[in-house]
Formats: sequence, C-alpha cells, structure tokens
Amino acid sequence: MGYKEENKLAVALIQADIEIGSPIANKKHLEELMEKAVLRDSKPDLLVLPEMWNTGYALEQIQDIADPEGRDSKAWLSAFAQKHGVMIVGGSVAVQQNGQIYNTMYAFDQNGQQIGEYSKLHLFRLMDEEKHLTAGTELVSFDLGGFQAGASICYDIRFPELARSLALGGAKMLIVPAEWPHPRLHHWRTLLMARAIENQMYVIACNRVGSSRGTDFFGHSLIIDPWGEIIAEGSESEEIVTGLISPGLVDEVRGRIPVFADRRPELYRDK
Ligand SMILES: O=C(O)CCC(=O)C(=O)O
Repeated sequence: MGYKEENKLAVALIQADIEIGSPIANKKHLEELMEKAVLRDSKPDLLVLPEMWNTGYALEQIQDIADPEGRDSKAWLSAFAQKHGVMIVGGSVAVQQNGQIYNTMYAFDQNGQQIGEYSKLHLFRLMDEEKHLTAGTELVSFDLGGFQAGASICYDIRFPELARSLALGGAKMLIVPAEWPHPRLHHWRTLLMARAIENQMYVIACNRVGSSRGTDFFGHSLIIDPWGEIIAEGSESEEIVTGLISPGLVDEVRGRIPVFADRRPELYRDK
C-alpha cells in the first residue's frame, strides 16, 4: 500500500465535469484526471469519483445508455485499480439490471478486486429520479485498507438514519459521490458536516462541477474529519482534492465524547 504516513490513507477526490449522455467521453475524461491523480509525487491510496459519471442526469435516455450489468464500468475501474495499485470507489454509474435502472457504486481494492456494490437508497424526486430509476434495498459497507467505509450517494445524506446505521455497523468513514447543484451549497456543507460530527466519522464527499441543462453543479468536494474539521475542500472548478485520513482519530474522538454509549435507542421512534 502506498501509505504516506503509517496508518494514514491518502485520498484523492476526482472533482470532474460530466458531459450529459456521453459515457464514452466521460470515461476518457475521468481517466485523464485519474491518471493525473496517481502520477503525482504523492500518490493516493484511494480515488473517489462523482455520482452518475457515465451518463449524467440524461434520465429520458437512460434505458438506452445505462451500462448493462455495470460490465463496462466495472472492467474499466478494476483495470485502472490494478494497473496503478490504487483503491477506487467508482462514484456511481447508471446501470441496467434485469430491465431496471439503478444508480450504483462499485468499489475496488488495489489489486482490482471488487470489494463493494451499493445502489442509491433514496431517489431524488426534485430531479424525477423515482420516475426513471429503481432504489437499492441494502445498506453496504466495505473495507478500504483497514478502514470500514459506509456507502451513500448524494441525496442519501439528507437521511441521518442511514449514516447512523452504517456507523453502528462499524463504519469509520462515509463515502458520498454526488451531483449536487446550486442553490443548495449551504445544505451540502451543513449536512456533510453534521454527518461527520454526529457519527464521529470521516466524511469523504466527491461532487461534480460544470453545468448541464441549466443546472450548475458547484463542486466543493469535502474531506471532513470526525471532529467536523475540514481537511480539504474543492473550489467550483475541476480539480483533484486530496487529504490524509487516519482510522485512529475516529477511535480517539469516540473515546473522548462517548456519543454511541450515551444513546437511548429504547426511546427513539423507528417508524
Ligand atoms: O438533496 C439535494 O439537494 C440534492 C440531491 C441530488 O441532487 C441527488 O441526489 O442527485
């Protein structure tokens, strides 16, 4: 593993623009940025991509351009991970599975082995997602170099129950690929910060930039530590956002303010 410091993981978020309805062009563009990220002097251990990078929100054509069974996306991500010895959380892609379309994240270890698959649980009605996509049905977490990561996608961060359930299941970091637009920058930053502070976990959030059909995506990808401190934040332009994270800090913060021990689950409503 290319750890920069003992027990630390070097993370690089690929804050890219996405061309609507153009999976081939998007893959080529992302590959250029990912190559830039891994060829830097300080090579990352983990790359994270944005949401729906293959198609963007081309929902009315999605049946025709979604990746059948995710085959093409998985093969490409796996080959890149293996070639460069880097772990990848491949943002998410529109995938066609048994006649349904899902918004699905695939994760790979540094040998190119698939280690995770998660389909977005909460579909975003403001963008008509529920008319075109099928929601996932499972909470997912996977191991990233000894660091348990919980999966979520964009709108999912508005549901604190999801991040809390992942944390209760052992996750020390929440991964959030997104296509989150203006004018809700305040929501994005506040919700991500809250998920980090309340669950005392890292939040690793990669948002796209650029404009598509009148919607402006603001980037501001974030790496937030379990105290809620911002380790790195993107601008509103394309860039690679980097930071170092350490599993030990999660244990330290959880030890200092024992939120999990102080919960009163017997009093909370679950319906
Ligand atoms: O919740 C929001 O404001 C944005 C969510 C979103 O754009 C998405 O889930 O694709």
